[in-house]
Amino acid sequence: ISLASQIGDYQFDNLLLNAAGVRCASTDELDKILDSDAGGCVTKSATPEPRKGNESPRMKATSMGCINSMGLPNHGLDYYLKFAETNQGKSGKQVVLSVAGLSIKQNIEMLKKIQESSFAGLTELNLSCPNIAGKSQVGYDFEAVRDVLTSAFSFFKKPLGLKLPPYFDFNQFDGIAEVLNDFPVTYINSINSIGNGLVVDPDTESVVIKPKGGFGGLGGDYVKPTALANVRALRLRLKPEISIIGTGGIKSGKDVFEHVLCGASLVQIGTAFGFDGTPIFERISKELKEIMAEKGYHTLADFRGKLKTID
Ligand SMILES: O=C(O)c1[nH]c(=O)[nH]c(=O)c1Cl
Repeated sequence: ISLASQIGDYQFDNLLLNAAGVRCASTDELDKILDSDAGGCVTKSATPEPRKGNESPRMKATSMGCINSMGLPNHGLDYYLKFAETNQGKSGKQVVLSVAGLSIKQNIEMLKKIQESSFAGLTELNLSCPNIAGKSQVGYDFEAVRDVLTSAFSFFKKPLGLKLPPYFDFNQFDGIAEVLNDFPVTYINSINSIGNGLVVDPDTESVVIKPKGGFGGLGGDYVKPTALANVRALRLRLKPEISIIGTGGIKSGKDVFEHVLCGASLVQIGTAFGFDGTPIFERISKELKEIMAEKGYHTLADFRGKLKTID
């Protein structure tokens, strides 16, 4: 039984990755992921310069997942670019370099630096951070997405993936797919956290995080049905050359199986990886192989995208 999967020219011996932002801001954390059963690692979304991020408390775990308003704390692009150049492809592991500029200009500036660098792996352009005060997720502005992709592909010749926010309406699925199908995007990653949720503590009668009056991105059990819907809807709409990474609500082999059934080629684990740490990659790999064995599947391609509907 194989958990191997391919995105563009990149072979992953295991389809499991961490989600950008979770236990991946330092090289020590990134090394731990590479030393685990994960097929590779994803760096914390980088901005051009180091950032402290939002004030704490800025993340809270709950019985159903978590809420966060980290505000893009990171060591800056150079730090992650150096790690990525050094570690990409080592012992068959892929390093995905995530970038999240605070403007189209910053995104282009970072992509130019990556294009000129010796990094030969996958770049993930994050168009979906919900936690910068005064800024909406770029992924909700289809013309802005078209603009940034038009500029990017005028010079960026390395493989590019996009981290998208969750969409909630068929017109939105159609709208974003229409834009994406016009560009040589290597993959899309759905979903980022469900933005601007609110967790209330009835005992203290208060919100639980400080930034933005307590509003923050939701992850974990809260988001799985939305994540599966986005993976499925975009698989049905995007040209086959664009692969899909499924992210959202994964904490077991069963959850991974469901994402692959909806069309995912790789999956990323955020909230649950935050709780469990790197042992989660071994546990989930084992659980998924057990499910595949029970069903008589040998590879992910045996069931990828084969979700049945009720006719
Ligand atoms: O607040 C964050 O750092 C953050 N938090 C998220 O839930 N998704 C993102 O893409 C980012 Cl960039």
